[in-house]
Amino acid sequence: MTTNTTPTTPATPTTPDPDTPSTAESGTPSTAGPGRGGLEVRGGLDITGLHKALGGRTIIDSLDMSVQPGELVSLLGPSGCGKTTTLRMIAGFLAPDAGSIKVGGREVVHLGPEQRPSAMVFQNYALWPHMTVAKNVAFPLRLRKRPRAEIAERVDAALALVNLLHHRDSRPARISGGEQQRTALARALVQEPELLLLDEPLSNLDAKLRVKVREDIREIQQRLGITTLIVTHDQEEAMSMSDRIAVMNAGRIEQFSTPAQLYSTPATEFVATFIGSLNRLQGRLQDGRIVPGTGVVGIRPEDVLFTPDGPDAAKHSTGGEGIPATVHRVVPRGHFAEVHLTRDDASLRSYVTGNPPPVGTQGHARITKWLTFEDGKLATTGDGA
Ligand SMILES: Nc1ncnc2c1ncn2[C@@H]1O[C@H](COP(=O)(O)OP(=O)(O)OP(=O)(O)O)[C@@H](O)[C@H]1O
Repeated sequence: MTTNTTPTTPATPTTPDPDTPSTAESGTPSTAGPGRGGLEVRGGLDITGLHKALGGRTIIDSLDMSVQPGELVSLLGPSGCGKTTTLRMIAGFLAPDAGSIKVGGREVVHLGPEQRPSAMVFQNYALWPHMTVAKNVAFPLRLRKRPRAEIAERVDAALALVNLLHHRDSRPARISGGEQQRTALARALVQEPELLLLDEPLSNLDAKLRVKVREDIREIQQRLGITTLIVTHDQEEAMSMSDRIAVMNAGRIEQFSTPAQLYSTPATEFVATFIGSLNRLQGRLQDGRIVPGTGVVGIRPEDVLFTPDGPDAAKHSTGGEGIPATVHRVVPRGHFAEVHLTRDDASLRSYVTGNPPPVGTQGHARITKWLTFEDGKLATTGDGA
């Protein structure tokens, strides 16, 4: 664990420069000497009773959360739910009104960002345009007045980690968005933090690069065993990278579980609709049909099996009679198609692999698995087996 040697230098550079970023990385000066081969698993993060009001409104409401050492957790939720506010409080850029934040068992809530054993990667990377990649990465160590030889060694180790040694002398404007992202990551990792904080780290990258960079981040995070918290509003990103996901809604955590649990057993209707796709039907399920009722039935599109009527029906039959429905629309989605089925004014989406039935096909939809909700909370799960 890192012992804090509090820097006297400010976290933000004092040189006046209109082009310089307004934010600065935070982090704790490491007591580790030069030549340290990498990071070992450090302490976890424990948040209790975190509360914050802004502009007279409660933004974060009694938030409790624990991240285990070496775990990667995503804070996932819609725009404005309080993800960034939470992350900024953990990093030390914003003071909570109440609550405790412990990193590696040590209370940090009264410490400034530069005194905390955490490092943050900002959404816009906040790189210095007039500095080379290596100088950007060296910056937090120079602020802490680490010896020159140690800085050189640690910068090269961090750049090697993110595969950027060949760009050490390039300026940010000359490298790609993905490489800028990796520079920002190296600048955080060079501080050898106990806790790595990333704010929407992939949002400035195009779709293809996102997939590559998220795999890179996950690989590095697992190799180093570094406790990591990522803020994102992208459920696919959170599902693919995280050990666990904290789904936030209006300043509270609705559910904190593994990606698989969130998908199969969402605690609330909000989580069920936010994670993955869901057919949401008012009423209740009776003998494979939706009948009027007070609750809500939620069905994943892959759990709706459509069988066209006609002479081939027996061949395609999925068993049971199901709900009569007509193919209204077919949306190709690569290796499967999203088939929109209608019956009267109700609609259901079904995922079909192989050749989808053409628009206008009449048949029956059978529901193989479902969730029911009462007052927004999960009431039952069921399957037609
Ligand atoms: N300084 C402030 N004064 C008043 N309200 C604020 C302030 N900063 C943030 N808020 C409000 O707090 C709420 C949460 O903001 P926050 O940035 O944490 O959301 P978020 O979940 O990160 O959203 P996004 O995904 O859009 O970044 C928003 O409604 C925002 O308008």
